[in-house]
Amino acid sequence: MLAVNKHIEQKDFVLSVEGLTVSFDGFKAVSDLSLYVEEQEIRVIIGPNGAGKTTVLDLICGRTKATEGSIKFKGQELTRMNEHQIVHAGVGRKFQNPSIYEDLTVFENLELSYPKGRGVWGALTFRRDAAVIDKVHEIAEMIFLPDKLDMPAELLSHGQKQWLEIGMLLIQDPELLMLDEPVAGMSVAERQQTAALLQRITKDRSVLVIEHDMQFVADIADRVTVLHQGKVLSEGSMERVQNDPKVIEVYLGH
Ligand SMILES: Nc1ncnc2c1ncn2[C@@H]1O[C@H](COP(=O)(O)OP(=O)(O)OP(=O)(O)O)[C@@H](O)[C@H]1O
Repeated sequence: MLAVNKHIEQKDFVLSVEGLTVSFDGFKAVSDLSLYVEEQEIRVIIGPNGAGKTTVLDLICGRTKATEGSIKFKGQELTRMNEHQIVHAGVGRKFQNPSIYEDLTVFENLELSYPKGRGVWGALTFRRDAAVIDKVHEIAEMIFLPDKLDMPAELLSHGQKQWLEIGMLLIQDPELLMLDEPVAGMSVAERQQTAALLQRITKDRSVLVIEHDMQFVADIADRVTVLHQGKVLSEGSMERVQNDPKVIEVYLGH
């Protein structure tokens, strides 16, 4: 039994959530939730409004403290760590609205997010060495902005701002990247590009996404977890959850 657990936690799953519960004044927004994410997996969490999707991401990144349960990331217990320690452990989180520096260029936004740029001396004295410049160019290419490096971020389209923020997380090389509705407000073409982007970045990491756009979910998800009232209602391939009568009743049928 012990050997099986060890195998599950250390080899197969980058993230193991077990019995996770959070109560807000007695209301359980997340209730005895278990969730296992594999290396290189794109997992999408779907479910009706108020199902607890954002709260799950808040719990994983340490923004909200769990009432009960465990969140293991590469064997480390995240429920005992603060937000900063969780980022340092390799968990990146993108919120729904982009939080980029509007008056800085794309280059500067990426450069500021490079981990070495936040050392003891702070970003201002940070030297632009060749490794940083190379990395910024590599990420800019990946997020479809190689020609926009000198452009102030405020002039980017909404979709390009979302990509920039993903780039600002990627430059920190997280092993788990969590995205809350990354394609909201994007054009169809931008959605397709974002799907390609996510597929490419999972060569080195796992991605946990909250999304309502079912076409996008179908394009990217290895597996889908359906939440309802803080619990897992259904889980599996897109095809499986799409045809699950319980899911049709509470979510997809509406
Ligand atoms: N800090 C909080 N205090 C009290 N209640 C909260 C808090 N955070 C979330 N909730 C409640 O928990 C429930 C789950 O909210 P959550 O935002 O996680 O749902 P969601 O599935 O992400 O919904 P949506 O699709 O609308 O974003 C909601 O009823 C919400 O009002």
